[in-house]
Amino acid sequence: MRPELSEYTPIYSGKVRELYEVDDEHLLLVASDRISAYDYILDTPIPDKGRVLTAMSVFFFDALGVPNHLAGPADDPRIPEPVLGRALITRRLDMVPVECVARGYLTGSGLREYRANGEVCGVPLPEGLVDGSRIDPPIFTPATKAAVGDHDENVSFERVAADVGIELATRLRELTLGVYARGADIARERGIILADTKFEFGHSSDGDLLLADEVLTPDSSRYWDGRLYEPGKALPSFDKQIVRDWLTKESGWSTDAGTPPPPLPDDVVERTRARYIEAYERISGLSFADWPGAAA
Ligand SMILES: C[C@H](c1ccccc1)n1cc(-c2ncnc(N)c2C#N)cn1
Repeated sequence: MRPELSEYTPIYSGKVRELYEVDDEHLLLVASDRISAYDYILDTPIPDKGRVLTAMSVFFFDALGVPNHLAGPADDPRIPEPVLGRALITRRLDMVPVECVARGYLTGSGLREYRANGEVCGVPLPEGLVDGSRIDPPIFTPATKAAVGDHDENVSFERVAADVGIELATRLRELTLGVYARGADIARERGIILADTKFEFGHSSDGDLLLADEVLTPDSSRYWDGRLYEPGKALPSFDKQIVRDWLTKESGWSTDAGTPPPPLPDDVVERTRARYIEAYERISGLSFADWPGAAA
């Protein structure tokens, strides 16, 4: 008999995820079916998005072989029925207050910084780069965690070292770049580009530094279709472009409307659901049909 979710104490509610306390040593990390676009949480959920992204995290935690915060399997008996398949039992860590970002391609906030001063997080880059240019070797571009609703602030390695010490900052950079490289290799072998990603780390009660949070999901990373890749062309997000295109090209809404986006039509929802499942099945080589929990 699985426990009720109400037996656990909610301790954090994010845009698309929640965190609960299971006991002194364990947390329940829950991924919802909510989707965000243009800094809005859309009214329309994407069925099974939470389960797919949870499955991707578990695949990568297993594939990467890096010590991490997972404390049980996807069907752990401590996971309540309503969130089975989109929730994980984790060890409670002392989180390091740094968003550990790795970039193998120049876009987003990194591109804006580069265009302003030729570098990203204090790392100088070659001249002449454009949106989507490869950054080789990939770079560590940390950020400070923003308050809910704000954007994280890109900071330099030196700032991280000042905040957490040079030894831990160096370890965070090594781990971030190493895990990104491994994840990017796995994705590339399946025709998918992992342009950038964000990791979070924390210390266990034994003092071990562990990989935490979600790992290499489309919510914590930019995934592009390798078949469409061309530097200099605005690169569609593998998972969110269907929603973005419908919102900005068909719905009548616009990003400067000052109003929340409209609900999504069924076909956009279903095509987006299919994209998440396609990303998981292509990258993992596994069938989503075998993943725990009830199909939404
Ligand atoms: C922002 C992020 C979050 C993730 C998922 C849902 C809501 C928030 N978060 C993760 C922790 C955290 N704290 C202690 N131990 C841990 N193992 C973790 C993790 N992961 C704190 N915040």
